[in-house]
Amino acid sequence: MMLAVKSLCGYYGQAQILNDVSLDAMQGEVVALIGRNGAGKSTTLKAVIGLEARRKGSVIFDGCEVIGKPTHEIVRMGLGYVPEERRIFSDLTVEENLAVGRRPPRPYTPQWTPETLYALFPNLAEARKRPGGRMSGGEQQMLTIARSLMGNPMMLMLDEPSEGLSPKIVEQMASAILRMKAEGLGIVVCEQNLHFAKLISDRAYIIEKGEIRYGGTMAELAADDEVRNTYLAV
Ligand SMILES: Nc1ncnc2c1ncn2[C@@H]1O[C@H](COP(=O)(O)OP(=O)(O)OP(=O)(O)O)[C@@H](O)[C@H]1O
Repeated sequence: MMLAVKSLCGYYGQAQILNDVSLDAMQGEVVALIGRNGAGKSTTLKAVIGLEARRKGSVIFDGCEVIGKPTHEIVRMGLGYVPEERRIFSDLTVEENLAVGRRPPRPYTPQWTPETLYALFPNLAEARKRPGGRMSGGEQQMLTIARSLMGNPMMLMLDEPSEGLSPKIVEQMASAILRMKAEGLGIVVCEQNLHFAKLISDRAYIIEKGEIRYGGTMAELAADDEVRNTYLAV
């Protein structure tokens, strides 16, 4: 396992938000963390990467316990994180935004260059001289992901990459994620959108009220009406 989360608890102040969350992900697999608004998806990713939520439990990444490490160190070890809000530099051009994310390659890990990223996200190729702030929301989301890939991560955590995107851009995002996986990248993705999760994921966990209620393959989840109706019906 590339990432193994065991009995992770997360707190905001006195409030316990995550209760014994356990999940894992391998290299080259896409794992979805699915749940309704407020279920604890974002908090789980933040607790894994060491942002905001106070946490307890175990997070083993690439064989090392990272629960006590600061975020920048975990990212440097090769765990990339793309938050829900798009964090681009709006005054920098697309290619300058990519340059900011560049880190040396690591062994046994997919390596990315601006050219391979432009092939992954053709919209960015057309806009490489444009300031990030003048891109559409979907393009900014792509740029955020591409900039993380410039760090040549071993694994990437994406917080709701399909949120607020038009159907056409959602399709492009799904195919980019599948190509990232084909390169051997492991991906953990938070989603409320079951349709999008189905397009990209091998396995899924369902989280509700800060607890993991289900784990299985995407095919098992698709066949399980009861679980879907209990946890995911709107
Ligand atoms: N900074 C914070 N301080 C206090 N409580 C918070 C904070 N951020 C989130 N929460 C609470 O933690 C719970 C889980 O929120 P979280 O953002 O992880 O949910 P989510 O499943 O990612 O949903 P969303 O899709 O809305 O982001 C919610 O009840 C939320 O109100």
